[in-house]
Amino acid sequence: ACSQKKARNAALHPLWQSPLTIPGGTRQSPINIQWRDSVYDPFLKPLKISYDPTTCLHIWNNGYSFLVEFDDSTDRSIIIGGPLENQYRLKQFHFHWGAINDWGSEHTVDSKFYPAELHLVHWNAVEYPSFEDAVMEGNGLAVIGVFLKLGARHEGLQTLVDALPAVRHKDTVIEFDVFDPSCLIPSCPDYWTYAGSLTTPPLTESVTWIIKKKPIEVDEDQLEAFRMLLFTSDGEEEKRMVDNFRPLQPLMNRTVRSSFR
Ligand SMILES: Cc1ccn(O)c(=O)c1
Ligand SMILES: [Zn+2]
Repeated sequence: ACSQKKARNAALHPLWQSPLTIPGGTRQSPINIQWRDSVYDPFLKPLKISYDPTTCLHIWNNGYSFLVEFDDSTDRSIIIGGPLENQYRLKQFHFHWGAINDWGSEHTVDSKFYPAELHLVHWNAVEYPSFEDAVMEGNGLAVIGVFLKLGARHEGLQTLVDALPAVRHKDTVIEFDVFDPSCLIPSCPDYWTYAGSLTTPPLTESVTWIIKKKPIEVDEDQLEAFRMLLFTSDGEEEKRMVDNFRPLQPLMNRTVRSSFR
């Protein structure tokens, strides 16, 4: 069995070879969201999102996903309200996806995977001097998760998809200087929220997750565009960037709250 685990482990992207869990972790992500076990919290506020499209900087293939990064030196792109005590600044967004449409998301709903999941990463610039500091604090980060499902072509996403061939290899960057990521967030206000962690190293337990109930629709060509990216650098043997999601983690002593009945 242990040799099987070693073999399975070797098949994982280097990022996910052991240790898959961190010792002593009590609030790890992602998790399965069991709809019927989530608890409606009438005190949860609506989430307020205000992004300035000109804070968009570039797209970067970091060898695990592609990040769209923002100028986070001021409070021009922020979220506030929802489960949050204060406002959080947008730093970057990225996606997780599968090799095929049957899986790819990090979170699941009633054990159902979506083909992909968007993460908009924000940090608490009210209490901490930098993103790197906030990553180490229990209330340091707030990540909005949006599920992607197969359906109609998403026009807002297409401008991003058109730029992906330029960042096919790890450590390539392309300027991307006007984009409003709120076009990727469903207008339905409903969300679940729980206390969790980063899903890539350092896996720190610093994330207030805000998972939108409604998915956005993208079409097959747009998902295929994600799958033609590479984990590998130019000149290395090509490895397609697919299945870049972390396995589900135990809920342990946590309750998922919903903003809706
Ligand atoms: C900060 C960070 C890093 C990786 N991932 O997947 C996240 O969702 C957030
Ligand atoms: Zn993520």
